[in-house]
Amino acid sequence: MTIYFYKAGQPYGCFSNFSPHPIEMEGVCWPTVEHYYQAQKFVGSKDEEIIPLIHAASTPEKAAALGRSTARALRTDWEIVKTDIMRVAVLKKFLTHAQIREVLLVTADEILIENSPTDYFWGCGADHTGENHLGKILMSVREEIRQSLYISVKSNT
Ligand SMILES: Nc1c(N[C@@H]2O[C@H](COP(=O)(O)O)[C@@H](O)[C@H]2O)[nH]c(=O)[nH]c1=O
Repeated sequence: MTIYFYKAGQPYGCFSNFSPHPIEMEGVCWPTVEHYYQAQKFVGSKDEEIIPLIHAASTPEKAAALGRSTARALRTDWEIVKTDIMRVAVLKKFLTHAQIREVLLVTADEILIENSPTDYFWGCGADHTGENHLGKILMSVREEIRQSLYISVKSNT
């Protein structure tokens, strides 16, 4: 059974980057993965001063709106680095929060799809032809955590 998720308040909402699960990255605590991801767009760009505003945004929606502002200059390597940045942040989220780690592990080998009606990169888009990179990251993070648990159980036996 394929598992679809999208909004944080809907089923499997903990898979959304908008879910209220803080992550600490290089000593800084970010309220959601979305806050962190949106801020990374501006690291090293001439519009870097927006980063504290994104960090302080009261909701992930506000953080995303700031990060999506077309008036600002994104870092030049953004398209190259964005998938790796997202994976590191999503992995951190599931390593930090045991309860949602369980939710992820219990999905076993089910396919996970971000059911975004608009996003054909991170999600599947309205017609389900999108690349679903967020779902792919979640499945790869699930596998990485599973492997590391297997290794730690084995080394204790
Ligand atoms: N979950 C979710 C969204 N999806 C998220 O939006 C992010 C992509 O942002 P960008 O690269 O700026 O287009 C990424 O984290 C993706 O998972 N978008 C929303 O407006 N609302 C939402 O509830």
